[in-house]
Amino acid sequence: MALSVEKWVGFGSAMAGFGLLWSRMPEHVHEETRYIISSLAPMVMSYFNPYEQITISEYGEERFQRNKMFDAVSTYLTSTCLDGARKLKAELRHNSKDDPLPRIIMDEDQEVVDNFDGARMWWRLYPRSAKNLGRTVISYLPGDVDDEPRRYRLVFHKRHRQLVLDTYLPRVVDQWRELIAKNRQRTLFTNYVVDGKSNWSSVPFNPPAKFDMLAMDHAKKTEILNDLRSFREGKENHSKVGKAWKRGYLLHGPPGTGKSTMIGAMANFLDYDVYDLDLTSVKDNSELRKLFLDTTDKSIIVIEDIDAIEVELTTNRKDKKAANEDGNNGKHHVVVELSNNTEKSKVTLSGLLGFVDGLWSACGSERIFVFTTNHVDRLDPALTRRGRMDSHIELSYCRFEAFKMLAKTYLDITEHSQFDEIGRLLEETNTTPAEVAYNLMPFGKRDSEIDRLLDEIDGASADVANNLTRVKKRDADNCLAGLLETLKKAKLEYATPPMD
Ligand SMILES: Nc1ncnc2c1ncn2[C@@H]1O[C@H](COP(=O)(O)OP(=O)(O)OP(=O)(O)O)[C@@H](O)[C@H]1O
Ligand SMILES: [Mg+2]
Repeated sequence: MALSVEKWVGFGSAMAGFGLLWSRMPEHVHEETRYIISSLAPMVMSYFNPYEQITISEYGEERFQRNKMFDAVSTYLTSTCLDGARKLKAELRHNSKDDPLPRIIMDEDQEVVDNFDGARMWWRLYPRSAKNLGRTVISYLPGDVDDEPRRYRLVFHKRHRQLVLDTYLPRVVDQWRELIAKNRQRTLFTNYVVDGKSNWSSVPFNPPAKFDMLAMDHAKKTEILNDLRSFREGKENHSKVGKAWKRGYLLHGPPGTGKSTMIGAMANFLDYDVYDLDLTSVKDNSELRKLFLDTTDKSIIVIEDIDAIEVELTTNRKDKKAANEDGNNGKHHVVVELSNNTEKSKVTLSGLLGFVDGLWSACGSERIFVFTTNHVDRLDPALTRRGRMDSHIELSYCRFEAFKMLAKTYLDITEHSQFDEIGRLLEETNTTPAEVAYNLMPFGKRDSEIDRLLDEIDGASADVANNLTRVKKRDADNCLAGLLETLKKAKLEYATPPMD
């Protein structure tokens, strides 16, 4: 049967070709005859060919954005109609620990049949193919510029047209949505370049950080959590005031104060995916837009260490000034150097601003932008002004309150005889939470001892419990002694002026 569908579809194309040829018949065929025959061709074709088809391409008509219907069909076919398929592909997911079985999917050029409500549907996946050879096409697709993307073709009898449009395809989409909701895996995306084009690649993302582990001022933390909560529930508020549903956070502070950790905590709290954008791999503004359009709703788009990029920007502003003096109107303002150092990126500050709050940023919704920096004073005010970066969050050195949170997280203690002295030294030095956290990690010592104790658990469990408490206390004593040592050294360095 599959073969006969192929034949019918082929026959339809042949008839269409025939109609076209006929319409180009030489002059001596009467014009009226030509007209009648070419307009009859589709009717004849439809009379002989009882099948209709729908093509679902991997990318949308504009070739900017992925066609979600393609993903819906992939998921639907994988879960529903692989039984009759002979050519399959196997993939092992990244989180193969949780899901050790390979995922079996339909291979290209494979046809499968789905029976739905008494109707037969023939599906086939066509591979990417070359087309438009000989003319220049600007492509936003990965791969060759002249490629036609992969596509599914659905063939069905024409009497089932309404069933397909009203019931079958909506069901394919519903089933896809249900599966996505059930198997949702948070994802971390990062951009990479292949064949000179930027794309996102992804890995499953389960950041360990949670807000309650984050050592910082309690009131500030509560404020951030409330802000995120009201953003998540703010769909109506945003549309009421005509604002795109997005928010910008600027996280600033010295290295090791928890900026990246906070991004992980935000992703956990909101259950959003994270897009970690490496600007040094983006060729120009149009690639930046393309990357942006490929991001999904409910996501956090991160540009880390934006000051490192801004150093170039500052240089460029100087260049621009010098160029103005040279009379070339400062038109060249390249901001970042591509990581391969062979080519300059042409992403500009205005491109970046358009990405954050220009017209393009209004495409999609529920997106959070996070920029991090160690040097907030070096950033261009245009980038950081309120409205673009709605909230500026400073993460700073570890003081006593933050230390107590870390001691609770790492050592499970809320008090200790050393606390007072540690608190005093933390006020007198600028020690980062990362340094404190490092000192509070008992490392392998505790683990091996605990393993040994657990081996004994069958013998004398009450003793084991006591021993575990003892080990924990010993760890706390050791770790706090180590931290005191570090803080004392830091205080000495802090008090000693640097030598010339
Ligand atoms: N405020 C904090 N609360 C809890 N842990 C922290 C905090 N700050 C840092 N840490 C610990 O220190 C490590 C390094 O922190 P993180 O990478 O978040 O710092 P950062 O501010 O992003 O630094 P950089 O500016 O160098 O990127 C983290 O893995 C975490 O264990
Ligand atoms: Mg960081």
